[in-house]
Amino acid sequence: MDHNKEMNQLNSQLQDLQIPSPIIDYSSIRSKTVLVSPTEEQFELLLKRLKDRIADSRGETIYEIGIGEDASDSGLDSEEYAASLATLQSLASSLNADCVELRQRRGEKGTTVGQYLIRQRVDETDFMEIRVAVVGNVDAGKSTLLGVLTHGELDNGRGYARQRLFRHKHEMETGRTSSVGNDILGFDSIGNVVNRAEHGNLDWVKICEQSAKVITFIDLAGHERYLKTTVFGMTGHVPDFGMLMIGANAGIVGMTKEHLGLSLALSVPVFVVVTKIDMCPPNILQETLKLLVKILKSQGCRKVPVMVRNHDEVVLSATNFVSERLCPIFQVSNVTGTNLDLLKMFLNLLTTRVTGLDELPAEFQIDDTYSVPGVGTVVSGTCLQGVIKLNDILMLGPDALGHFISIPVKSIHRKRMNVREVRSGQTASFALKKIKRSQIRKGMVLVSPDLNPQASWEFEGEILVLHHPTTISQRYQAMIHCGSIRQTASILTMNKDCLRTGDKAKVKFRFIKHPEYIKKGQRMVFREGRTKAVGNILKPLPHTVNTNINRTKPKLQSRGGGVQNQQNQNPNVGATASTSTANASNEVKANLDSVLEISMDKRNVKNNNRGGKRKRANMATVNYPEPTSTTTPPLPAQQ
Ligand SMILES: Nc1nc2c(ncn2[C@@H]2O[C@H](COP(=O)(O)OP(=O)(O)OP(=O)(O)O)[C@@H](O)[C@H]2O)c(=O)[nH]1
Repeated sequence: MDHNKEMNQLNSQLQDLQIPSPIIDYSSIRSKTVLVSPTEEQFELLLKRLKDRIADSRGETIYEIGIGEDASDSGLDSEEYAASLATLQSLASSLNADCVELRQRRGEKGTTVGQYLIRQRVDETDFMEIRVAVVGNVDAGKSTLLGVLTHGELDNGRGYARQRLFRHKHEMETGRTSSVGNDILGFDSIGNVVNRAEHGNLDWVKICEQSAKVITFIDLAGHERYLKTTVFGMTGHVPDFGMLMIGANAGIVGMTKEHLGLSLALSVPVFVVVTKIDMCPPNILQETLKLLVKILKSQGCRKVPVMVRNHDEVVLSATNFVSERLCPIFQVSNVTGTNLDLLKMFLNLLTTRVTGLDELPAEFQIDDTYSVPGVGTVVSGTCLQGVIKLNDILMLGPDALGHFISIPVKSIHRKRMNVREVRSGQTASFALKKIKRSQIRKGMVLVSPDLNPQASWEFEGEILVLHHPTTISQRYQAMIHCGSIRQTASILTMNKDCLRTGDKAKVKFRFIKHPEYIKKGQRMVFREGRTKAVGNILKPLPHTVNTNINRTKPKLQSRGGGVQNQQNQNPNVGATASTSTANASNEVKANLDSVLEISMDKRNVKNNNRGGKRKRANMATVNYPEPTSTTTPPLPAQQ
């Protein structure tokens, strides 16, 4: 056995024993020419590093040829470049990955450097998952763009493409999006779109089977009337990124700033898509772009806007988009198709922001419940941490008394596809046995018993008031959006007498209906009508009386139970939520400040009476519903 194999074996034995493996010395593979003709030892090291990089970003990485440690001395001549590319391809195929050129550019003295996407081929039941929340004002073209991207057919400018996406009858009638809708766009391991509509319909299972990466668009409502739904989508569906849509003609109007502010408050990196450039006079388009850049650069936003006009700029912006500061801007037409290829390429290169949480005990947030004929009760949501496998026993709760019950996971669907497990950052639906749908509500969680889950009636939070017409004082009540939790809470105490627009304060809240499973560091939005505050949970408050975990008899709150009087609640239930999640408070503050400035801008949105009550989609014929949303935990720090 050669030296390398021995080392590898030793390292894997150490890993089995959970002893950290020795630090690997990569100094021999740092030169820009290492790929030209690597020794066997160098090849093994290159392979190890590439494998780690792919694992770190959940299945893919971008590799640069012709750049060594000394960045000032970059570029290879044509022979060296060809040899390096051959080595890279051989490394990729050893890892069952594809190697696709993204761009090449000239280095010093006619030399070349290049960037390649190395993406692992996955089996049929696996795929990377990226969630993109689609926001923007009414008529910005959100549903149309999603129709065009996912069905591969251009729009006619009169609502043709969006027809496929509307799920509820009244949306068909009014042409407004009122519910949170999901649409998927699959890319294979070489970056081709796999969506193929048959008779206008998409087969999700087929898309997922053929995809190495699936982008899930969370299509959120544009109208102010549906702001509650939009906030729920942004907090509850745990989006990796936000796509802010702006109609070139209309410009930055209505809810555009509100939605941008929401993304900032929740630390969701945003890219902008300006639509309808086919019908916009050049001077109006320039005005829209100028104002957009000004807002993005403003003290409130502190973003770095980047116009994306060609493939090189796509690669540059996608590879740097991990930083929340960068804000790529695309100018597209859904009618002529201009620049849609750039947008698709960008979407193909987005990588998940949730990594490294698979090792933690499982935590799954429920964002919707369904009753599926022949299957029973189904819950959908997002796995925030850990891995959940078929037949795992999880704790479901909290019920009205703060109790959790143990329940087995009988089957798992990802994007309507039967799978055996779901990992952190992925959405899924679970079939649950021996429980009625009415016993489960949005905002509940399914967590590993190792977490010993506790519910809280009260918590301390830090908030920044973005807008309030007068003053907020004790006993003020408003809706808390925190992940998939959506419940009215009242202010018990605060460290100021009263709060006005722009004030920041530490506040003690109490939920009015039932205790919730919350964690330190979670982002939240506190709103009532036009009153808005954003902030984060500082401390779920412990209770003095024990929280019995009822492991046998489900006693969960009835869905039909109306709002109970606060005094009637048992306050002695609930306790400190478990471990905190990483969330830099400075970053929160910076974002709160930025939102303040944006959202204080006066909006001019007319409220109309169109639309109606949201109706539940008829699930009778579907296998499993696709998850809509989940609790918004603080998004993990950028990698
Ligand atoms: N000419 C032109 N028309 C477009 C383009 N994109 C969308 N439209 C049209 O603009 C109208 C509004 O588009 P929608 O997709 O419904 O807008 P939306 O943002 O989803 O609106 P809400 O669902 O109400 O939030 C439709 O009639 C589309 O056909 C475009 O790029 N060019």
